[in-house]
Amino acid sequence: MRIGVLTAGGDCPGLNAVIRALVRTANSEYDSPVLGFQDGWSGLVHDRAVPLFDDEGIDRILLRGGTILGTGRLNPDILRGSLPEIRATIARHSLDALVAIGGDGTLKAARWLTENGIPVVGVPKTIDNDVGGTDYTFGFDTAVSIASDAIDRLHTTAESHERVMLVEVMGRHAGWIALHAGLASGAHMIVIPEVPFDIDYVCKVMKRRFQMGEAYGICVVAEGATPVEGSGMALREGGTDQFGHEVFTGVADQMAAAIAERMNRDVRTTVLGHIQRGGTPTAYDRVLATRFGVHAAHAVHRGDFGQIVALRGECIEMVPVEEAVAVLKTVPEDRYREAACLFG
Ligand SMILES: Nc1ncnc2c1ncn2[C@@H]1O[C@H](COP(=O)(O)OP(=O)(O)OP(=O)(O)O)[C@@H](O)[C@H]1O
Ligand SMILES: O=P(O)(O)OC[C@H]1O[C@](O)(CO)[C@@H](O)[C@@H]1O
Ligand SMILES: [Mg+2]
Repeated sequence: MRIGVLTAGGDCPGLNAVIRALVRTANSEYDSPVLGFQDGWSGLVHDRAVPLFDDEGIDRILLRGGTILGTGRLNPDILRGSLPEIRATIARHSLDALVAIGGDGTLKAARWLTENGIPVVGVPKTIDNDVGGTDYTFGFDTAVSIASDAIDRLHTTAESHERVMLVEVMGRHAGWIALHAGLASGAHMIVIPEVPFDIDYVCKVMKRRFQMGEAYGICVVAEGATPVEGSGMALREGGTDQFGHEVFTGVADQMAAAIAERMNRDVRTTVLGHIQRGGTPTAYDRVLATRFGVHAAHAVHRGDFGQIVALRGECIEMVPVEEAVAVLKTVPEDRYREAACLFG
């Protein structure tokens, strides 16, 4: 079989581990060549292809962050208007299958291609951990470990200066990184997009710490967090970007100003940003990504199209792409309530 592969959406640690495992398994187990497409879906539309071989170069990318293929976003309407070009690329290279590695957006594109008769196997990636059908996506563990390390370091400086520290982490619609990094690093408050925050309640939690004789407070905030309506705080409008995603205007900074005013205390903000997505994947992510790559190669040869490889408990299983994109996997209320027992 001739297999095409691409990575789309934001990059994340572990993408190269999937590519390596896919190429090695396809070449050694099935004698199937693999062709990579550069910079996400646009590489398929504009036919920017690179052959990938099971050589020393591929072997060494296991630890490398980012993606050797490059990634990117493309307006979904433009992508949907490019079906003839995609079909032409597939025909030109006589591809029998496509492996699409990406988040919920990429997998929606994979579902659309499936509906149009193109044989696709999906591999769920994203630091956001918001893809349905799989227990975890790779990239998430690395992002949580980077964010936790950073928050660990903030404890001492916050304490020395008796400050309130806000740490903004990624997570547009899902607060998984905030929840896990906050729990792992003993944050005193966690704010996620799923549960609109009341700024007065955040201040109350922080004030109570100082009243109890504590010297500082740390609050982890997901970038997509929003204030509860009628709470006396509104966020600046950012509109949407060319890819249809909401543009954020810095929720932690805006919260910091409101907290400083209400508490009359020093408040500082740290925005972790793309640091959470860079560098070497953790061992957990390397293993998960590698298993996904091996199983994607097997799935292609079994003809399991229109499905994604997914982690279910300890096993890698096939799940219909439809199920994976049906609902964004957000933090359930009870998981947030669990964390809230430790606020303050
Ligand atoms: N509904 C859709 N239909 C067709 N294509 C889509 C759709 N949604 C997204 N895509 C395509 O998939 C690309 C990647 O999607 P998106 O930017 O949402 O990232 P993602 O795959 O969810 O990864 P991440 O969230 O980790 O950045 C988009 O730029 C677009 O080209
Ligand atoms: O790299 P970009 O395009 O700025 O995207 C940032 C977004 O990508 C993610 O890292 C992954 O979806 C989000 O957490 C974040 O909002
Ligand atoms: Mg996404």
